[in-house]
Amino acid sequence: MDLFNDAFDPSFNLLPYDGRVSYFGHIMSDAHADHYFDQLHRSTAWQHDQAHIAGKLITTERKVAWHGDAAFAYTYSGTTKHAQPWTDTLFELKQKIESITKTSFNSCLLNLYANGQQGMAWHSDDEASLGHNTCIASLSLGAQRTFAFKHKTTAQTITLELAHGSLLLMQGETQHHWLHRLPPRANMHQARINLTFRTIVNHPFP
Ligand SMILES: O=C(O)CCC(=O)C(=O)O
Ligand SMILES: [Fe+2]
Repeated sequence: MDLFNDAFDPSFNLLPYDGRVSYFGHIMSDAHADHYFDQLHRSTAWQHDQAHIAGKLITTERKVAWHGDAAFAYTYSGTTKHAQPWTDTLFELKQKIESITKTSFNSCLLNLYANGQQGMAWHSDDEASLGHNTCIASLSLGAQRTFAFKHKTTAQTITLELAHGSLLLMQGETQHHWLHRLPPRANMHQARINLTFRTIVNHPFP
């Protein structure tokens, strides 16, 4: 029996149409989530992200790291990143999430939001390197934050809270029809770490 997983039904689709999003709730105890947060906070080689927005190269406040099976080159927002190898902690989390979602992943983008002023603007993870109808598993650690989806044509919006140690799965046509974002949160002084496990297709091996 899984003691942490009984409050949410992952077979429930949070999106009313054009995609599939499942919230698994907590997939680990708070003590384990604290341990993973501290470990990743301390030992990740965090760097500010860069993106080309409206023709300008900007540096984001949030910090990122990218790990994967091989030194993938991954391009988004006009900048190219090279994946670092899996660490023991990330590999352990990858295996746990693969067994829960019954899906395999070959890379992980880590985001560190130092406080509630930092977030992520509306976007879809629809780069060609992720292929068609990609599946993305998103693990949240640290501060609880709101997450939102907005349909690209109807503008319908769906929001939910992402708890410490919880898992969200986005699959099917989600990235083609819906945007998502992490809005800023007032009076939030704690940090949050998010891990998105992804599958890069047709990657050139070095
Ligand atoms: O921080 C999050 O929950 C979402 C991050 C995200 O959307 C992304 O990395 O593409
Ligand atoms: Fe995203």
